[in-house]
Amino acid sequence: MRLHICAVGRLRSGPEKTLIDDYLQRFDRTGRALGLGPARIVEVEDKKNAGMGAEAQLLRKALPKGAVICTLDERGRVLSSPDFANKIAGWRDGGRSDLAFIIGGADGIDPSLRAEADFSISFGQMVWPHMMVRLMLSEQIYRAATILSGSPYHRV
Ligand SMILES: C[S@@+](CC[C@H](N)C(=O)[O-])C[C@H]1O[C@@H](n2cnc3c(N)ncnc32)[C@H](O)[C@@H]1O
Repeated sequence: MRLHICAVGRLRSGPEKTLIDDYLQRFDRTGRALGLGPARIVEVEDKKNAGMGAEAQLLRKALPKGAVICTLDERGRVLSSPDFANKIAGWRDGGRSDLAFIIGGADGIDPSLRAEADFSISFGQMVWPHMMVRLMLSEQIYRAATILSGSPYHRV
């Protein structure tokens, strides 16, 4: 199952980008034997600054057909890392070939797109900057692969 992190805005070089690339590379290596990956970042940019509705349209166009849609949203479900890993494994075992995570822009994700999602994950009630959410999600995706492969990276 391929993973797509679909985000509003461009993340240029910098420490967050270096870490994200590193976690996603590690995920690709660990996930291969598990039928997971590769993971890629898809960035959309609303150059006319027309708001959430326009961003939602760009995000919809970026989604692979038939993908599981999982939004990142502070109003979503808070999961443990093993629960997140099992959620991913469940979608894979259900025969889904693409999983798309959606991260919104400064105003969040348009309610119409939120309503189309299969699932919504929260990283807590605080609002995080979108680049931090990308970074935390990339790490959790890698952690999920290590949990599913039984590697000792995840310890509680
Ligand atoms: C700066 S936030 C926008 C917050 C916006 N006010 C809202 O109501 O959604 C940018 C994006 O980061 C993600 N995000 C921010 N905080 C989050 C959290 N606690 N859990 C999950 N995703 C979060 C969401 O995808 C959000 O659309």
